[in-house]
Amino acid sequence: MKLFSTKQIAEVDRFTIENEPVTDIDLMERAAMQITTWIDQRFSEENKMVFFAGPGNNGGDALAVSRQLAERGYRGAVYLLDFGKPLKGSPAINWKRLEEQGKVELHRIQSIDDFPETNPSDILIDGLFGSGLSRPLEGLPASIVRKINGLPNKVIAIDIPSGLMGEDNSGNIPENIVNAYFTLTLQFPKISFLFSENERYTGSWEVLPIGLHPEGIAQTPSKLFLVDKKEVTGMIPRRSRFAHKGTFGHALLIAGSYGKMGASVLASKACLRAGTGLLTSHVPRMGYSIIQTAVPEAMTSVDPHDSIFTEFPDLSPFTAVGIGPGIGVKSNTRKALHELLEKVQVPIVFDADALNILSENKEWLKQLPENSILTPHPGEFRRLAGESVNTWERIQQQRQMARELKVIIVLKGAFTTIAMPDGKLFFNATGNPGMATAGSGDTLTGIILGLLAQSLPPQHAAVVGVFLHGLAGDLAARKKSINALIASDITEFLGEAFLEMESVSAF
Ligand SMILES: NC(=O)C1=CN([C@@H]2O[C@H](COP(=O)(O)OP(=O)(O)OC[C@H]3O[C@@H](n4cnc5c(N)ncnc54)[C@H](O)[C@@H]3O)[C@@H](O)[C@H]2O)[C@@H](O)CC1
Ligand SMILES: Nc1ncnc2c1ncn2[C@@H]1O[C@H](COP(=O)(O)OP(=O)(O)O)[C@@H](O)[C@H]1O
Ligand SMILES: [K+]
Repeated sequence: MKLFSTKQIAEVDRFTIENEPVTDIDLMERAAMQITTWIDQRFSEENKMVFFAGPGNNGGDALAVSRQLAERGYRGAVYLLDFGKPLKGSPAINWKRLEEQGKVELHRIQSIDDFPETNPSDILIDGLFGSGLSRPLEGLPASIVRKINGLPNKVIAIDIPSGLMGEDNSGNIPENIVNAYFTLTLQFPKISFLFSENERYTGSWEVLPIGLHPEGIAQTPSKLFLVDKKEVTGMIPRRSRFAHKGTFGHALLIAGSYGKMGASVLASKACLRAGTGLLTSHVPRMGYSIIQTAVPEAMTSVDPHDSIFTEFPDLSPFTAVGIGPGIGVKSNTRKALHELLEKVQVPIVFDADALNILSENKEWLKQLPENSILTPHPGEFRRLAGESVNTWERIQQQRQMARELKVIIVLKGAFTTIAMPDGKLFFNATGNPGMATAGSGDTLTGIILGLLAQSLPPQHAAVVGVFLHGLAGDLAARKKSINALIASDITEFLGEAFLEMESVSAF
C-alpha cells in the first residue's frame, strides 16, 4: 500500500471531490461519520465531549463530529480558535449547522484566558490543525496545545495530533504538539506516525477509511509503501507437486563463535523453517556437536579454527549465503569476511558482526555485491552511516546508502524500514515489543537467508522475510504473551504465519 505526504493526501482529496464526484461538505460529513461511530462505540453519553476546532477543514471535521454526537445524545462543547477572521467553506457551513441544531455549547477562544475549565472525565477532541499545518505552532494555538497537554483528560486527535507534521519534524517544537491518547487518522497512516519518537504525540492510532477515489490513489506516485499482506502473499512462490529438496536451494549460514553458538542455532532453525531445501551451517570446531545436536536437519561445515570463523567452504554448492550473527570481529574473521566479499556470486545477507566489520572497513562497502541485503538494528546502522537527529533523517540516510551501494537495507525496529536500490522504501507493520528480545534479529537473518536460497529475488526475500518474522512474532505473542516471548518462539510460529498467508491467497 502506498504512503503519501500530507500534500499528496490533499491532492487525492481534491481528485475525489472532482471525480467521484462528491462535495467538500459531504466528504467532510463522511469523515465525521467514521469518527463519530468510532467514538460512540468506545465511550458513553456520560462523557462530555469538548472539541477544540481550528480554522481549516480539520476544525470543520471537529464541528461536524460534535453535531453528529449530539444527535446521538452526547453533551458537547465546542471551542473555536478565533483569529478574528470569519470561517470559510465547509467549516463555516458546519458552524451554521451547529447553530441551527442548538444542542452543542459554542464558544470562541480569542485569548488563552478563554480556555475552558474541564472535568477529568471530559473527552477532549483535538481538531485544531490537521494535514494543512504549514509550520510549527506558536502564539495562541501553541498556548492552547500546552494547556491541553497539561490536563489529565484523554485526548482524541482528529487525523493528526495538532502541531505534528506529516513527515519531517526536525525543526518542530515538542511542547507545542498535542499529546493524544488516541489518533483517528483519515484514509492513510501519516508517515511521521511510523517513527518511534512520535508515539508520545499520536498515542495509539487507527486508520479510518473515508472512501477516497481509487483512481486518485493509483495515479499519485509514491516511493514509500506500507508492506501489505496480500502483496507479500503474491511474492511467496507456490510449491510444485513434483518439487524435491534440490528445488529449494542450499543455504550457507556463517554464524556463531565461542559463547555465541546460540546465534547459529537460532538462525539455522529459522532458515530451515523459512523453507530452504538444504542448509549448511558453518561453525567453529567447538560448535560442531552443538549445531549437530540442536539442529539435526542442518549439515555442518567446520572451520579450522576452534572458536571463531576464519575460512569459508567452497561456495559452489550454495544458492545463498548469510553471515554475521555471533561471529565476533577478530582479525582472522575480518580477513575471511573480506575474502568472502571478493568471491561470493550468489545473493547474500549481512547481519550483526558482519555489519560491525563493514563499519570498521567502510571502503569494503563498495565491494558489496549488487542487491546484497544488510539487516542493521539502529546501533549497527549508526556505525555504518553516522549519526542522525531523528527517524526522518535516518531513513533519508538509509535510502541514500541503498541507492549509492545498490544494496537492500533492512533497518530493524518497531516499524522496520526496507530501502531498495531504486529509492523505494517499505515500512513493515507486523511485529510487537515482545520481539525486543535476545536473538530475534538472528531469526530474521535465518528467515531471509532461507527465502533467498529458494530463489526469491532479494527485494522480495527482504520484504517477505521481515513481514513473516513480525507476523510469526505476533502469532507467538498471542499464545505466549508479549512479555514471555523469546526468539525461538518466533521460529516456532513461522509455520502458522505461512498458513495465514495461504488463507489470504485462497480468496
Ligand atoms: N476535503 C478535504 O480536503 C478533507 C479534509 N479533511 C480534514 O481536513 C484537514 C486538512 O484541512 P486543511 O487543509 O484545511 O488544513 P488544517 O485544518 O490542518 O489547517 C489549515 C489552516 O490552518 C492554517 N495554518 C497552517 N499552519 C498554521 C500554523 N502553524 N499556525 C497557524 N495557522 C496555521 C492555514 O492557513 C489554514 O487556515 C485534514 O487533516 C482532515 O482533518 C477531512 O474532512 C476529509 C476531507
Ligand atoms: N517494538 C518492536 N516492535 C516490533 N518489532 C520489534 C520491536 N522490537 C524489536 N523488534 C524486532 O526484533 C528484531 C530485533 O533484532 P536485533 O535488534 O538485531 O536483535 P538481536 O540482536 O537480539 O537478535 C528486529 O527484527 C526488530 O524489527
Ligand atoms: K488535529
